[in-house]
Amino acid sequence: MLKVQSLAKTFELSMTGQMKIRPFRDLSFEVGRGQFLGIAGPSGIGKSSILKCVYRTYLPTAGSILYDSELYGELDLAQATERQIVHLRRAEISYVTQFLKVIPRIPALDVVAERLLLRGATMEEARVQAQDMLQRLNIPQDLWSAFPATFSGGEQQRVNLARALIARPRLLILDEPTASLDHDTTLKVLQLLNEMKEQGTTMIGVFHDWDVMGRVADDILDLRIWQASQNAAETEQIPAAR
Ligand SMILES: Nc1ncnc2c1ncn2[C@@H]1O[C@H](COP(=O)(O)OP(=O)(O)OP(=O)(O)O)[C@@H](O)[C@H]1O
Repeated sequence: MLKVQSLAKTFELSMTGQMKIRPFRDLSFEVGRGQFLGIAGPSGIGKSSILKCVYRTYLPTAGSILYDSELYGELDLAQATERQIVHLRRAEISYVTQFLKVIPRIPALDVVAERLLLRGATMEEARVQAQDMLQRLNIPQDLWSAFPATFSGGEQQRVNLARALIARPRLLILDEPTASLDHDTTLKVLQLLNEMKEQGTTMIGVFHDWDVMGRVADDILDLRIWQASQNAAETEQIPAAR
């Protein structure tokens, strides 16, 4: 479903002249349909940047991201046009972070329902499903008609999740989706994610808590181990000094 080959990202910091940051290069991994790949590693190693390359918020510097899409068949997300990316995001790829970005003064219910409206649902159908999703994520009914900009961090995060999950995406990218949630709500989120996996959603994500990640991930890409093997391979290639 998702096959990443020799992926690299370099950031050039123009403010500091020639300085470059290369969080990763020659990174390869695969995720099967309905599988969850967790990405782990210390802060700054490149976890979020990998997710952003897959979602195409960042354009990779090298490598390919082969995705088996419903809209276009197999497609390299690293090479896809902006137009294709917009269509894929609308129809089948969702991305959740802990930060909610919404247009001000739109009630929570409509923020969540919007995704279904974009896919052709009627307002009534979309609102019924949005109510169901908000309920499942423990958002009290009093808040459904309030504006998410005023919500607590955890409430905003749940609206974010509701918005992504309601769309039943084919590919779901999660960056610390439970960072501000309490234990009970985290368990509800994990239950929803596991249900979606059973229905065929493929997922790739970062969780700050290994225990939480272990409850949903089928496989874990540990970037610390990957980096160590890269360094070892590079050392082997350096010819011995004579
Ligand atoms: N837009 C950007 N411009 C310049 N450098 C960036 C950019 N995005 C990320 N970086 C750098 O790339 C490296 C990897 O960042 P990234 O956010 O992917 O790490 P992370 O493993 O997700 O970290 P954390 O666990 O702290 O969120 C960092 O050194 C970061 O400063």
